[in-house]
Amino acid sequence: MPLESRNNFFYKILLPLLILTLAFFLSPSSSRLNLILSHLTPQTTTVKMSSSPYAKELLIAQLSIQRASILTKRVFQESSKGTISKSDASPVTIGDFGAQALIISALKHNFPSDQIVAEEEASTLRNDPLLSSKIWDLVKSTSLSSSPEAESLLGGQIPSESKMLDLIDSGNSSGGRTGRIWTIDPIDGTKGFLRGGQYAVCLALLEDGDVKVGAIACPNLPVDDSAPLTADIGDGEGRGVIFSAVKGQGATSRPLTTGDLAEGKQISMKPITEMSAASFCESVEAGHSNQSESARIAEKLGITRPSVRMDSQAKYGSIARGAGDIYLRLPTSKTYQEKIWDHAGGDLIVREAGGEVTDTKGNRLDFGVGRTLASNSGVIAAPKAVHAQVLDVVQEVLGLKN
Ligand SMILES: Nc1ncnc2c1ncn2[C@@H]1O[C@H](COP(=O)(O)OS(=O)(=O)O)[C@@H](OP(=O)(O)O)[C@H]1O
Ligand SMILES: [Mg+2]
Ligand SMILES: [Mg+2]
Ligand SMILES: [Mg+2]
Repeated sequence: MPLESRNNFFYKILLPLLILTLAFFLSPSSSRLNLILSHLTPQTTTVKMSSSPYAKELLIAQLSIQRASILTKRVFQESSKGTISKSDASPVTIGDFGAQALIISALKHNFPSDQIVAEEEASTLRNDPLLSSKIWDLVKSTSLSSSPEAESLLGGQIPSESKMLDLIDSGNSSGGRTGRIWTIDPIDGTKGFLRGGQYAVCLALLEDGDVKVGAIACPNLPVDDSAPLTADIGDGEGRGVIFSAVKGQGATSRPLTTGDLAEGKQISMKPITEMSAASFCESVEAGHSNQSESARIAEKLGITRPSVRMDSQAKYGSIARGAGDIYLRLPTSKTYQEKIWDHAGGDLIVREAGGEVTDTKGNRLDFGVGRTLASNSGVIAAPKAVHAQVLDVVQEVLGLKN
């Protein structure tokens, strides 16, 4: 070997190898492991888990709603969404069933003894093999392709179509005030989803009736927290956000990505300095919230802008990040009971962002009485500093003052 090549071999290959080997054996065992992992499996450094309380629950919640949102976005691109009408005449699609199967699968893998209260159930699918197999195809082929580590954290693939149906049905807990209960709305605002408007994939963890973790993916909301509150629709560039919160740890937003989870940013509600400039949001469906009463309330408060009507818990996320200010949901009937999966995540996210959430009687939402908010009536969410003022006007307009 010529002298120049021999020198090259020594300085460029042998010497660095010697130094690395020495450093390896002199380092403490934990950093030695990190060194091995960082070289052999760079993906393992991509899923970060803090040591704060509920860190694992939060991570699994975020990853599972991310994966479920990828499925719903795929369904939205398809011409046939397999929409059927439920017994209450509300729509459900293959996206709702598929997203619920994926989320429950991840929860069962990580927290096998927790209970689950989820919106959908599989009885219709058991009588409709064609629809069931459509959902199975979708579920099988949806994964976080660029992050195998996340996929394995979520428990990987569901083994069979019949297991998928069983998973969908295992969201049938009756809820209650004891123990750990996850609540899932696989697509909140299904009507919004179908029309290309706002919808949300929602998950929350209750412990003894108290919301500890909330995570909401809104595939069609702008990523930009400071984008104005509008009811515009679409799922193009710059859209898709995950809101999340852990009790006592604040609320965050992050872009909804297809690979690794993006970094989160702390969010907070906007202080209202002038009520006349406040913006409020409510349901699109007039049957879900009394819109003529909310218009009278807004007028009495001096709010001059028309309400922004958007579907789903995107309303909670939007006010939590200060894009909007107030969310009003006023009962349209004495008999309808709000469902816990329509509110649990949003309730925590708004409160952790500096807001207050009560019903029209001024009581906190009680998630410990079963699958519904049976002891509540309507929802008023607003920044803490003005909540009492808003509640006062709501009660005046609804005739709830004695
Ligand atoms: N009568 C009545 N009153 C109040 N709420 C009702 C009612 N009927 C249904 N629902 C629930 O409303 C959920 C969607 O409502 P949103 O306000 O989020 O969106 S919408 O603008 O009304 O579509 C919707 O959630 P999804 O079914 O997950 O879409 C329902 O759980
Ligand atoms: Mg529904
Ligand atoms: Mg819902
Ligand atoms: Mg739903």
